[in-house]
Amino acid sequence: MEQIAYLSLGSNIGQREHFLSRAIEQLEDTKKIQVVDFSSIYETDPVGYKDQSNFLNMVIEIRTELTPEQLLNESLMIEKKLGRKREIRFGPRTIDIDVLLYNQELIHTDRLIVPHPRMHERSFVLIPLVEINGSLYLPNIDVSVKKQMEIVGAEGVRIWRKKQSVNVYDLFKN
Ligand SMILES: Nc1ncnc2c1ncn2[C@@H]1O[C@H](COP(=O)(O)OP(=O)(O)OP(=O)(O)O)[C@@H](O)[C@H]1O
Ligand SMILES: Nc1nc2c(c(=O)[nH]1)N=C(CO)CN2
Repeated sequence: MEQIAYLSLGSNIGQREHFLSRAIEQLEDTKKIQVVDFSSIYETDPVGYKDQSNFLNMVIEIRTELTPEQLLNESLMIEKKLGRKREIRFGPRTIDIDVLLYNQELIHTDRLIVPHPRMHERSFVLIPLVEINGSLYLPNIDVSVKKQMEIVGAEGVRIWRKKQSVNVYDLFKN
């Protein structure tokens, strides 16, 4: 059966847009994943570990027949393919793919927590997520993403490339 999930993408090393578009391509090439919607791209100040370059962040909506754990595995594999090295926690990365939401499920295993446990504190996640679907609900904290975005605010998040077409790859054209 098809499920709906939301993924956050982030990059702050090298050709940041290239890594976002490659990650989307790789996700679309994965059997049982279809990208069905996406946000604009935002440039965002680093959160957590501050001594690093600005990020580009965006959120995508997918339909998938993968289980949450399989989706995490695919995401980790794509991160690896795109040269992600795990060095500093919250530190620089070519590409980071986080599972934000999987339907309205609450998941808590050794390897996977969904909704993502820090997403509700992060403007760089909430703003693009609201752009796709403001009526989404965060079942872990009992609030809509729109309400939560209003609480957290928009500091450090600036539009970089505005979504202007239904083709995700148009975002990456000059
Ligand atoms: N919802 C989730 N999405 C992605 N990874 C998760 C999630 N919940 C738990 N994890 C685990 O977190 C591990 C480390 O993830 P990662 O290195 O991307 O963290 P990070 O990007 O530095 O920090 P953050 O998770 O705050 O973005 C992953 O290997 C995965 O097992
Ligand atoms: N602006 C921004 N800051 C971050 C990001 C990110 O994607 N964007 N990811 C992190 C991962 O732990 C830590 N800090």
